[in-house]
Amino acid sequence: MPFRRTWRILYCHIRPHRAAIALGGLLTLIGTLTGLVQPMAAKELVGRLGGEGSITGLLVGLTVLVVAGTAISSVGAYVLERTAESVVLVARRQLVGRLLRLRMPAVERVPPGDLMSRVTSDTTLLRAVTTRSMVSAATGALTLVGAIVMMALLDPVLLGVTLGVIVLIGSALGLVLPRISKATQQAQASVGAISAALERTFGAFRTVKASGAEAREGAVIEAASREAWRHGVRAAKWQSVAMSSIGLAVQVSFLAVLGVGGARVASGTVDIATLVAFLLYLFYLIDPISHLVEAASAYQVGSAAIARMAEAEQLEVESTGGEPADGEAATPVAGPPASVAFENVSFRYGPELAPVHHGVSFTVPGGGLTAFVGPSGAGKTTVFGLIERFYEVTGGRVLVDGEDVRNWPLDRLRATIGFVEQDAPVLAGTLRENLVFAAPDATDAQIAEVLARTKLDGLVARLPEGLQTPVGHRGSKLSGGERQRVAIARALLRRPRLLLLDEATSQLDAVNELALRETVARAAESTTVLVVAHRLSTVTLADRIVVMEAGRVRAVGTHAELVSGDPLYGELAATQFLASAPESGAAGDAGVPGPGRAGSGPEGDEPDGGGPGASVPGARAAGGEVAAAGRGGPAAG
Ligand SMILES: Nc1ncnc2c1ncn2[C@@H]1O[C@H](COP(=O)(O)OP(=O)(O)OP(=O)(O)O)[C@@H](O)[C@H]1O
Repeated sequence: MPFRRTWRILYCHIRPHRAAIALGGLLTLIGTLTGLVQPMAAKELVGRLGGEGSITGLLVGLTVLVVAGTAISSVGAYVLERTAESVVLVARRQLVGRLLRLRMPAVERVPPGDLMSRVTSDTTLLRAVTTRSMVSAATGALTLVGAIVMMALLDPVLLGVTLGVIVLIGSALGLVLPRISKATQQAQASVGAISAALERTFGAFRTVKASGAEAREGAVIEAASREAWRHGVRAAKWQSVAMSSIGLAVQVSFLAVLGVGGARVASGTVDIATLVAFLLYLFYLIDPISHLVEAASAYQVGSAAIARMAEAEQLEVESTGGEPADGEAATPVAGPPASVAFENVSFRYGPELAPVHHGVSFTVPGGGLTAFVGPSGAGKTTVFGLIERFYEVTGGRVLVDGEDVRNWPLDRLRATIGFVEQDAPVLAGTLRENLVFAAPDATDAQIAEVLARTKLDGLVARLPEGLQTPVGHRGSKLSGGERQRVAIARALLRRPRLLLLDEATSQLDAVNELALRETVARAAESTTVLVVAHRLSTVTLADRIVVMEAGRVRAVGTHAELVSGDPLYGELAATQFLASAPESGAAGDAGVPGPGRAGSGPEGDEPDGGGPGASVPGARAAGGEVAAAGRGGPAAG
């Protein structure tokens, strides 16, 4: 990253803490300046040693100087370290604030573990560069100038010798410093890779174990760890070269000054006390020069971290749409069921990817249950992603309550919707925490009511700690059916005007299936429910079914209408829907027609009345076929 840009970002981090840094810097400077006087006091002491006068006063003075200098330096160091921690805190806060607003495509591009390491590990590297190294650079430069002035006063010739050696060795440093930055950036990237690999492993720990993949996952993490080690060692190597060059510069200068100075003492040009004081200053130089080099190398490390943080900050965030968000999520407001419409929507997940929706159109009036069905990959879940505005359409419009979702304030749009995703819809924490996740202000009475509606009251009564029982990471202590109902209960507590339910594809036992069916039916009485349906018991409940195939709507109608009127639907009903009765078809792709049939059915159907949905023939004759598929005829909830 260019030097000026790094500086600008650095300055932004430092600006709020200017006063504290100035105070810490001042104390450090005073502490350092007391050190600067010490060689002069030592010279005086050496000069008086052979003489008559008492040296007690001078000794006491020197002691006070040393103690006070040390105390002031420590307070200065504390102030700076404290400020550095604050810089890290603010940087983390800013970065997290931004990451939480990332758009879905950005999160899908960068592994979550890598994002995590930018928040945890990279921000930590800011600590050194923002305060200590800046102050070190400033005090180092000042004391260096001070020491050089003192040395010039003592003997300009010896100073010339010293500077000659230091400049020679110092210029070699210029070659070393950029290598520190490069190695650090690579090491941090490897740390990001370790986090990403860990996240992948522990995120699917059961699968890793069941697949016997521990050793292979371990090898991936080991490879990333070794990379981090390799680059870390390389950075350490260049850092040690940088630091030892200071020692070398001072040692060589010492020998040169001793030689030249010895000759000058012998010739009587300078006295021995002056040479001693000069040599003390020479050693005194080690500190400011080390500080300067440390600061330069910390800057290289910090700039590597800043580059990685800046990368994360450049990922696209969601535009709030409508009016600006105030940072607090909008509180859900109960209201009438919302309507939804897709108008000729086309969509692709990325510019390089194939389109997923090709002109999808349908209308869902407020209230009732609408099921989306179709072969795997038809684009059903994508419909939900577009309604929630996780992704932006590439063409056409998505309307909620007749208003383009892009014109809705994003937080209000999402406060209107309850969303139950297909996989792992339960987070860690207690059951209660999970239930009130989307509605933190929910009362106990509301929770009890929703538990009854989702038939979870029995489960809560059975659990040892009731609502306070921890559910495990991603709800691992609950059954699949319970997990899904907890997720529905959570969504319902939000009192949504629109409920999006992406049904689990897994088979449920009869109890859970019945509970789910009743929950969905009851929800549809008070809100608009859209469900990506995989089970017969759900589609038979639906007021309307949207059949999707290869990114298009091919038919809309009721189960009874479609089962005989749409061949694809007929096949899905017979072979693909999950049903609990033994004679029903098992889940699978068998018999599901391929995308070659795309476009063969009516598109842009109006679901109720006049639209092409009405053209689906063979309406009520379907009941028998449904019964043959294992369930009763269409039920009305
Ligand atoms: N985040 C994503 N990035 C890129 N492509 C995606 C993403 N999500 C889905 N897709 C692709 O978009 C297509 C439609 O996916 P979608 O999840 O909407 O299908 P679906 O009909 O819900 O399928 P299923 O019934 O199997 O859940 C698929 O081909 C899928 O591979």
